[in-house]
Amino acid sequence: MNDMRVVERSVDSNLSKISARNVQVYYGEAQAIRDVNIEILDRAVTAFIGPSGCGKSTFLRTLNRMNDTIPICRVEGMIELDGENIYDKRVDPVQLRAKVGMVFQKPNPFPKSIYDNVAYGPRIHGLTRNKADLDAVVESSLRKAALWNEVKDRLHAPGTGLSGGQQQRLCIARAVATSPEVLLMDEPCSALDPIATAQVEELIDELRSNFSVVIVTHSMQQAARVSQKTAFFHLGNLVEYDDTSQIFTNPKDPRTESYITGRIG
Ligand SMILES: Nc1ncnc2c1ncn2[C@@H]1O[C@H](COP(=O)(O)OP(=O)(O)OP(=O)(O)O)[C@@H](O)[C@H]1O
Repeated sequence: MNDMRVVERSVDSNLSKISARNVQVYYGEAQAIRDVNIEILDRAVTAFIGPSGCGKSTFLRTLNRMNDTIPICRVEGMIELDGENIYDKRVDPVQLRAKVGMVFQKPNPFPKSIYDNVAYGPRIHGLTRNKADLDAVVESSLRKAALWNEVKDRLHAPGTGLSGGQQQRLCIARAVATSPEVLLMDEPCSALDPIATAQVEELIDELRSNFSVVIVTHSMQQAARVSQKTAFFHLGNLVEYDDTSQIFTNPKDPRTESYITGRIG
């Protein structure tokens, strides 16, 4: 396939982490997601790809109820995390988002110190007992985000003073500090230069040993590099979902093939 580099990596587990069934999403009268069914695996990276406006971000936001924050948005169907319906009235969306963390397109550190950015989640969720505990969580989260060595001597400097790539890794550290089980990433590298992108991609590959990672990307090269599973969306439909190597070398649906060969998009 052209110059597409498909990195063969095995899927470590076939355990489903998130199960979505017959999911429809509407913005007012307009339907943005049509009858999506998908099993998202634990300890694997799943990429959502597809042309602009096909519903990738909309569907991603259903997985931690970020769409609750959009008043005209309505979700139907069933989404389960480890068998539990995340739209059940008894589920607190704030607790849910500690379990299903999110990293956005543009790095968005809080206007606080590096330390306080990472400590924020554990503090509001009461996850640590004392300062030593919190220090340990901040350090381990920054290490998981491959940022510790660069910031360990300036933990009390503002997070907004870091470079773009460092800020994005700080946001990843902030997301992993609450020990989430799933990490949702909406085009996490689109504001980064190639070096910072490579660092974040390497990090995503490491994160999958502990988390289920779902990444929305416009870059098919990125999907091929970092994911084991790929879902192709088109006009609100999940057209094809398979092993990444299969999607990029031998897609079953002609719409998938047209997209990956550059004919649509
Ligand atoms: N807050 C919103 N209010 C109304 N319509 C929206 C909203 N967000 C998205 N949409 C619509 O839903 C559809 C899917 O958009 P979405 O952003 O999910 O697509 P996408 O595949 O992530 O696109 P892109 O790759 O351009 O980010 C589009 O028609 C879009 O206009």
